[in-house]
Amino acid sequence: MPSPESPLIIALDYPSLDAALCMADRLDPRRCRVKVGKELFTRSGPDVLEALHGRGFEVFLDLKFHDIPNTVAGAVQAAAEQGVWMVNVHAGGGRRMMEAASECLKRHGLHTHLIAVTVLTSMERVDLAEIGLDIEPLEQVERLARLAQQSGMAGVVSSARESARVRELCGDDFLKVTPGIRPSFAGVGDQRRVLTPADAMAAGSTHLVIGRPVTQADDPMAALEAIERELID
Ligand SMILES: O=c1ccn([C@@H]2O[C@H](COP(=O)(O)O)[C@@H](O)[C@H]2O)c(=O)[nH]1
Repeated sequence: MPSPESPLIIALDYPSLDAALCMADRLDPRRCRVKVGKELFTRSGPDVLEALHGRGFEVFLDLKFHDIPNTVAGAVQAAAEQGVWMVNVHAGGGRRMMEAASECLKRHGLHTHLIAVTVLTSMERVDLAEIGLDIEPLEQVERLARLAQQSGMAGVVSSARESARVRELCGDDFLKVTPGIRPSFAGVGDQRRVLTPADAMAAGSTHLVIGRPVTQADDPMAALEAIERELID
């Protein structure tokens, strides 16, 4: 199956394999990718990857590895050997951790996209201050995006509000994977740095991660189609 041209990645944040596959069976792997995160993977393990690959989906395994370099390199290798399209680490784990993960993939000839999380989209300035960073999220995203690129990452996770600046700093080819996407019809919930799908693309995001606005909608397919229409208009 060819890679979808769509930038959409649907977050399958469900508490069971059955619930996740029920949603996946309503999606079209030619029109979007899917994301498996901590809740689903902790419950279902690698079976979910096999099931989604069997249905033709490219999968972003969003486990945000953050540990010592040797441990993260091994985890990233394990993910890539299971055929995932994308996997991520926390840029906060530092240069040596990211380099170890990137070099491990290269050494084993694995071509999974390896990206790094900068500042979670649920965080704003006040949250950073509480962990000792008295700066705007944008400043920390800039710092970590530069470090991630120097350390061999193919891109970063940030909010779409920072995509234009990340593009200026790191170039067009550097992936800008942005959760915190909120179409006008969806509630913000626990997210803080949000943007609409169209504004995110205009800002330079390369991929849009969308969960609850689709998965918790009364009619998920209608919500997805509304987002697709917004991106075409
Ligand atoms: O900074 C980040 C990193 C990851 N996420 C993940 O993306 C989805 C967003 O889901 P919504 O329901 O659209 O809010 C979710 O799986 C998060 O774990 C993020 O939101 N922010």
